Amino acid sequence: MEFDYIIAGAGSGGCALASRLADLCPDATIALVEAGPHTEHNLFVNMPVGVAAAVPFRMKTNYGYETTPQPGLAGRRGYQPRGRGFGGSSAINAMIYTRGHPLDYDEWAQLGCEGWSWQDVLPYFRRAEGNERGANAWHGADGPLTVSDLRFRNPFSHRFLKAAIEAGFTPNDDFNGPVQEGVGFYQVTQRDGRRCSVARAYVYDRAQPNLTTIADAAVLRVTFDGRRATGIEVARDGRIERLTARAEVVLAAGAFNSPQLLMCSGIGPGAHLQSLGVPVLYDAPEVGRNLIDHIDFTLNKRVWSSETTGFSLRGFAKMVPAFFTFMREGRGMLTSNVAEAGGFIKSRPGLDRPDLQLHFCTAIVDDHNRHMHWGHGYSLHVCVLRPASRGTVTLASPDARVAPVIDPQFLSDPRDLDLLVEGAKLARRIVEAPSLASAGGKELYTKPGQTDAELREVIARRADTIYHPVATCRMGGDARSVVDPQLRVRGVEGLRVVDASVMPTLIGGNTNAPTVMVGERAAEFIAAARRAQPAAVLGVAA
Ligand SMILES: Cc1cc2nc3c(=O)[nH]c(=O)nc-3n(C[C@H](O)[C@H](O)[C@H](O)COP(=O)(O)OP(=O)(O)OC[C@H]3O[C@@H](n4cnc5c(N)ncnc54)[C@H](O)[C@@H]3O)c2cc1C
Repeated sequence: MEFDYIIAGAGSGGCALASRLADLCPDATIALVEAGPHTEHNLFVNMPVGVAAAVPFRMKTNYGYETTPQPGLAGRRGYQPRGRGFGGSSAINAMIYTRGHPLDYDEWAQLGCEGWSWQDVLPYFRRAEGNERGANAWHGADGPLTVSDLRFRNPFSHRFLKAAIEAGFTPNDDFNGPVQEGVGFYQVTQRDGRRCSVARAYVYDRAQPNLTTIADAAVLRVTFDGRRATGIEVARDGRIERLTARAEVVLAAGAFNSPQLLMCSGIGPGAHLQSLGVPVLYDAPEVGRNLIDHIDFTLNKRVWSSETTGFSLRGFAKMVPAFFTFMREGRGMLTSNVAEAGGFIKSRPGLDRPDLQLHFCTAIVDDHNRHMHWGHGYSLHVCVLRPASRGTVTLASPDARVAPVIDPQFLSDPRDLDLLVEGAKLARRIVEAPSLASAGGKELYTKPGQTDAELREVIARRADTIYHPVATCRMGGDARSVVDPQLRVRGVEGLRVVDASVMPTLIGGNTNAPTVMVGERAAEFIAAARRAQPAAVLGVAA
């Protein structure tokens, strides 16, 4: 099969890119190739509260990766859920719509990513966004990615918000407006009370004749003629097939699998590739390096009230009518994303932007919900927004179907643990403020009055990712960066990377909207390159 463009991976970056490219180049054919299944009719994807079931287990729609044992986490292996299937991680994520802080993008520009300052990227956030609150200088209302207020707000999320204000934090009704700092309810990527994954936003609800979707096809490697990418090799239905790309191949397989695919294709640290018998096409030492992820600590508290989501007879009794309300009207408690509220806070005054993020979950989320509890409760997460620790992704095997080796080196830089300790203390201030304290209950793994040393110990035993790995195919203006500011892979031709892996640093917020923004921008880069090509090269009749 032959196409003009082949995009490997139908996650947040891949879906946004594929659909926009199909708009911008109506004369081009595009294939969007995905290892996992279609997710259009998957109830656990579409029903927001399904996130609680989609995240904890490895399954058809979740890779459920594990990290190497982490010395900073008392030797534990971290858990890394990643979406598999159309929508990628946006099909299993918590739907929170945030973009990070404007200064994060100005920093990208300072790092050599020309054209990626806040003023450069804001129009693409707005173009992608279909905010139900309407458009203004910060927001778009006509984009495919529907952003809405939650249709259901748990009474405990209201308690959290009141408690946070009692603890001295400022309320904020729009984390993506002029001021990021403060506490409030998150806006979510939902349409009519259902998840608006990036696949729903850009692919399922916008049929485009020049875009072909191919599900259940694992890309094994990029094929080359010399140093020019010519297509991909995929495994599907038990066979290995070749797909040809007349113009370009784009990897959009996410922060773990894009560097993996580059390495399986011979682009990566030379000695590492040789050690696995992969012929080296281009020695690119930073492929798979610079892994950055949000390290997170959770304060879990069990309460007697059954208002939160939990396992109990009263809880189950509420679920049955709630299910019918959801199916009929797209309303009610099953439209909750569980992490309904939170905020961006500073560990000390005088910082130029918040350095900690809070997620308040209306359930006991213990170990990514892998450890389930009978009864009800809530969880207050706090994460370090710009960790200093850096990790790696390397190959376990030259076969891209085998999970890569993920080593985030969490808390290897002591500054991250220091900051998480401060974050845990601020979270405690909120939990002990009257509006939450009056609900009573018992903390599961923490207790009031813990010393810093005790907090360090409990953090090492319990902290883990809050799911935002980036930077493993770092974009930059320098020769060592993996992709240039137009997302072209250095050292070869006809190959780009378009997903969270290209972010040069981790932005201070959740990463879905920024990845969609990357996809929007990439479509313009590729369309501009197409316009600049003579018709003969494109195979188009003059
Ligand atoms: C549990 C969880 C909760 C999250 N919560 C939020 C949130 O509330 N808000 C937010 O903004 N962000 C959230 N995120 C993060 C956000 O969803 C991701 O940053 C974003 O989706 C990453 O997009 P991506 O395109 O880089 O990768 P992905 O969306 O992960 O897409 C990669 C795609 O490539 C496919 N692929 C991989 N390898 C191959 C191969 N060899 N062949 C073919 N296809 C392949 C995968 O199957 C996948 O579909 C969350 C993430 C997770 C996992």
